[in-house]
Amino acid sequence: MTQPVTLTLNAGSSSLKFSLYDITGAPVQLAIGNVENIGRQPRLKASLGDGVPRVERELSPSEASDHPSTLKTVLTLLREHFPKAHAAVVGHRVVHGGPRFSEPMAVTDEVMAELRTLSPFAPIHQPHNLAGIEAARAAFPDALQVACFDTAFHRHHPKANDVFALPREYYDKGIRRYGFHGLSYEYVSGELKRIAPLLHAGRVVVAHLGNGASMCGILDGRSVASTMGFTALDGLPMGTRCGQVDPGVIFYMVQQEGRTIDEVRDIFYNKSGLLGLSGISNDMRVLESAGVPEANEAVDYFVFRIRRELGGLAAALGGLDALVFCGGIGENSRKIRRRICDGMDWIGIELDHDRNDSGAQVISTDFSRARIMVIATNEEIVIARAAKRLLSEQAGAGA
Ligand SMILES: Nc1ncnc2c1ncn2[C@@H]1O[C@H](COP(=O)(O)OP(=O)(O)O)[C@@H](O)[C@H]1O
Ligand SMILES: CC(=O)OP(=O)(O)O
Ligand SMILES: [Mg+2]
Repeated sequence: MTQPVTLTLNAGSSSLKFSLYDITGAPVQLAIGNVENIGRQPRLKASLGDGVPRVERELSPSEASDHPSTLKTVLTLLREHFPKAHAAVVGHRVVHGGPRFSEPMAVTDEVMAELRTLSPFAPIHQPHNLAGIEAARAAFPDALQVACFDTAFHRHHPKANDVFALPREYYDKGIRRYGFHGLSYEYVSGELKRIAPLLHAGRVVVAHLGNGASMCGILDGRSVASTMGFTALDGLPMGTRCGQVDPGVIFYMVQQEGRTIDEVRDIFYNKSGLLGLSGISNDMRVLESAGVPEANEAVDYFVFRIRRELGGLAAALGGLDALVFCGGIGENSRKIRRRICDGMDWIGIELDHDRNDSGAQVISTDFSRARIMVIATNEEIVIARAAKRLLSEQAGAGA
């Protein structure tokens, strides 16, 4: 007998996250894993079901030289451990959905063609997302492929946060403030609704601090404002991305330094942020323990921008009822959380240092006016639920 499953794929710039859910009923996670550092020093981490020891090992260059070979390796591993699984649907994280896609979509040739036109606006994500879809179509020709968009959660935010002050024609051409990390915000907001419905109904700032980093102001579960814009470059400094810069810098690099636009793009996406400022690493763990002024400066700037954006987002929401941390840094670095929160009592948050250090979910004091929380994000389950929903809808339509 076969077991109907959803496979989810979340292809990042240098990583491939995957999961497998049994979808006989509500999705139940069977496996979850990640290949980091594809093409350089690839490393696989995976949990492959109850009673199976967690896998954590280096992959050989041939096993993960690029995204297609990594996907092949992952599929072989999953087939070995779940021989009865039948992928009825594959759900994909797609970073850019442009102006049209505001909810998960079944992938057709026409949808793929439109998504390809958005690749220049998410150059370190979208091509990998789409390559994942192509590879999954080839591997599972009978499965439904579903694209879930990082931009969708923000698509109905207020017009004032959707525009740039450019000539009007650019808005019509799709030059808008899309916002990203929407699958993560959807998950965190949903969890908040489950754990603390009154807070969910209020004014919430979620700080998704990972290799990519952004913050979102959410009112009653709906995105009001976010720090990312037309691309996932804007807002906070990130592992290798610059975050907000004066666009005049681009003119300087092109006109004064004679750089090509491709070189400027490479600097902004791959050589800036924590890596660029420190000259050492894009990894917060390395910078926290480096103990040299350049690393400290990079971390100082990261914290400074988050505090500044927290003030801005609280203003956009008209106050603050909860601040929620998620993402690799937000979930794991108590030092960064402490540096963000200390001295922000004026905005209504007071961190409890013992709770922060102990890994508790609520890390504010009992006297803090706004609550501070840590919620481990889970983009995979958001994708799996959407994939299952679309599969059921298609089955219903076909019945
Ligand atoms: N214990 C930790 N302390 C500080 N930073 C951490 C810790 N664990 C993970 N990180 C940071 O989290 C980042 C990855 O976050 P993640 O959300 O997984 O990234 P991605 O954007 O690739 O999904 C790493 O670059 C690392 O800097
Ligand atoms: C949109 C984005 O920045 O994604 P990630 O954090 O996966 O790089
Ligand atoms: Mg991420």
